[in-house]
Amino acid sequence: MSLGSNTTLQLSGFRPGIAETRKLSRNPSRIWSFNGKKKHGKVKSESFQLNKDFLSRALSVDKEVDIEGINGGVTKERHYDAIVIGSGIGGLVAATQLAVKGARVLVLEKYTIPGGSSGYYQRDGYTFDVGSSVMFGFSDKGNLNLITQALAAVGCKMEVIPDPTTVHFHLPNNLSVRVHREYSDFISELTTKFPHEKEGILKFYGECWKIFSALNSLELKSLEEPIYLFGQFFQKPLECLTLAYYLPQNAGDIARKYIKDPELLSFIDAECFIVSTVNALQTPMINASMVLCDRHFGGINYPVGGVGGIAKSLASGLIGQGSDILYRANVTNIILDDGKAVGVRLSDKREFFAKTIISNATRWDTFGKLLKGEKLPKEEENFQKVYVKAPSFLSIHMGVKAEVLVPKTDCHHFVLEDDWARLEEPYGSIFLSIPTVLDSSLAPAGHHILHIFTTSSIEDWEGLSPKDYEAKKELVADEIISRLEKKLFPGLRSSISFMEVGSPKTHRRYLARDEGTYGPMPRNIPKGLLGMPFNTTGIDGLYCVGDSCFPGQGVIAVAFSGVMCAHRVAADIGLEKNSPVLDAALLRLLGWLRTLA
Ligand SMILES: NC(=O)c1ccc[n+]([C@@H]2O[C@H](COP(=O)([O-])OP(=O)(O)OC[C@H]3O[C@@H](n4cnc5c(N)ncnc54)[C@H](O)[C@@H]3O)[C@@H](O)[C@H]2O)c1
Ligand SMILES: CC(C)=CCC/C(C)=C/C=C/C(C)=C/C=C/C(C)=C/C=C/C=C(C)/C=C/C=C(C)/C=C/C=C(\C)CCC=C(C)C
Repeated sequence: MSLGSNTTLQLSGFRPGIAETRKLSRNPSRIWSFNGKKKHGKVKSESFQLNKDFLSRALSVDKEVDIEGINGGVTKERHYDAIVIGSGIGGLVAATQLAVKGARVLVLEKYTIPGGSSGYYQRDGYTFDVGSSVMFGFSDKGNLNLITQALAAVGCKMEVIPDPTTVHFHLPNNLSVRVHREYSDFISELTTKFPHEKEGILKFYGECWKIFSALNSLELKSLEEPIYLFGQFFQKPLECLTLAYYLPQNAGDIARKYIKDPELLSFIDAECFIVSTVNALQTPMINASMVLCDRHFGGINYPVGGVGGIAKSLASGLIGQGSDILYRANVTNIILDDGKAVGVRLSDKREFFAKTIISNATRWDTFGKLLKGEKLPKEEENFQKVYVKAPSFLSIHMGVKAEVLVPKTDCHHFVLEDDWARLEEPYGSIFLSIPTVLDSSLAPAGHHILHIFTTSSIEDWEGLSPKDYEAKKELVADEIISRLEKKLFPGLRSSISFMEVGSPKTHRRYLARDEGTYGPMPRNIPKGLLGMPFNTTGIDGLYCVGDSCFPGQGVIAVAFSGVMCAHRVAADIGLEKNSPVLDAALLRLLGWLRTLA
């Protein structure tokens, strides 16, 4: 069995190849709502239920679109302002932000539902998050709540449940640290464990807050758009200079300025590893500050009904704005005309054309697969010199009897039992989310969901016969269950009522990510975020969005990449102010800065 195989979603009315226009259901939803959206010039005020029917609605395209062409397999030219390849959170945020600026967008998604790694699937009464389940940027405070803002832009708001503990660390030498929602509670717990380092702890996390406050004071848009960037420098010079100063720095170096205790430094490595899959010395300080502070500022909030609701809401909001999303649309080629990206071809040979093409596939997939045969642009060569594909994951989605958890069990755990040196090794550490601690509706009564994952590389899983592959999944899962039984949940094995194991091959297959990679990670010690490419590419008309763009992995990070991408594209197609002269100068400067990384 594997994650995502034979999906149990009942796609009522989902019949690719058959065009149908359905009436929107008028039942207001408890969780998702959508109000007063402009659809092709006419303002409609409507609330509709976002249920399984929305998938069929996604295919029931507007009259103005050539339905035959979209659903009937007829190849015809048509023009959108932008085509977005992939409906991960990065792609959906770029698409919706563009749509609300007045652009006509077409999202093409290979799978049957939106969300990519932030999607969901259902089995035996359980609703599982495919991947991400720790939601940063999902509060109602400040400027950095990008998930909340992305939803609000298309008239959606989700009910969320505050998580009192971001993560409970279970570390070598029985070091147990809970990251409480309240910053003072977290600091007091950490300083109780390391009293001799109280001053260093306050200084390190204090420096993170300085960066977070600078970030939180800015209006976030494309750092590749000079009118905005210079405007921010003019309005908030200190904050922008603070960010420019930290842009090339890493968290581990700053931690070492204040902290000497090797165990505490290892703890900070673990803090960084869970969000960057590398240690603190390789984690950009801006990214570390973002997550180490947002968890206390806005707090971690879990969406009622599961993470999949975010993508579903964005996809629906997109349609409400008069744009389109097409599922089971596997893009195999980006079409170039005289070196400019002008369209895409699908595996079923349909072609779509637009003024701009935005790829939410990873940069490795975009340049290695969708542009096969083209010479790799210099910028991409540089990117691949500085970054490699992070390993993938072995993931276990499990349903268990509720009694196996002690009362007040935290939602997220990170387990590294005996040896700090194993932190970054495959299968070395275990991530565990129990979203039913926050939202019991995700599992049948009397049960919990355990989503367990650990890093694993695709090489480990290649060349096996189907029988050996299944046996290996069972063996690795069995070992992880034994470790969790020993460390956290005695009796876990006998409490299991449902289990599915996904390997890196599963991630590659269902998320369409090269080698199932979790995202880019620096090959060596990076210069902070300096080497990370933004959204423009060496190919005219082609943009990238998602976790292989600045600022990297993470749902909130890809949401920011979507906001930046939409702004840059909108400027390029005349929906936002632009200055071609300043553009050329800034893009050259940024390109040069990246070569310093
Ligand atoms: N276990 C986890 O928690 C986990 C695992 C992986 C990634 N993540 C996180 O997920 C986020 C990634 O978000 P993202 O927006 O970059 O992308 P994504 O990988 O979530 O989504 C990309 C989408 O593009 C689609 N796609 C790719 N190639 C396509 C093609 N050729 N044609 C049509 N569709 C195609 C995929 O099916 C997928 O739906 C990051 O936050 C990352 O850190 C989390
Ligand atoms: C341009 C130049 C040169 C200069 C200029 C200066 C300036 C102005 C600058 C600015 C900058 C900015 C704005 C920046 C921004 C940034 C950001 C927003 C960032 C963000 C980030 C984020 C992140 C990284 C996130 C992440 C997260 C993650 C990854 C998560 C994950 C999670 C998980 C995995 C889970 C865990 C679990 C358990 C434990 C169970």
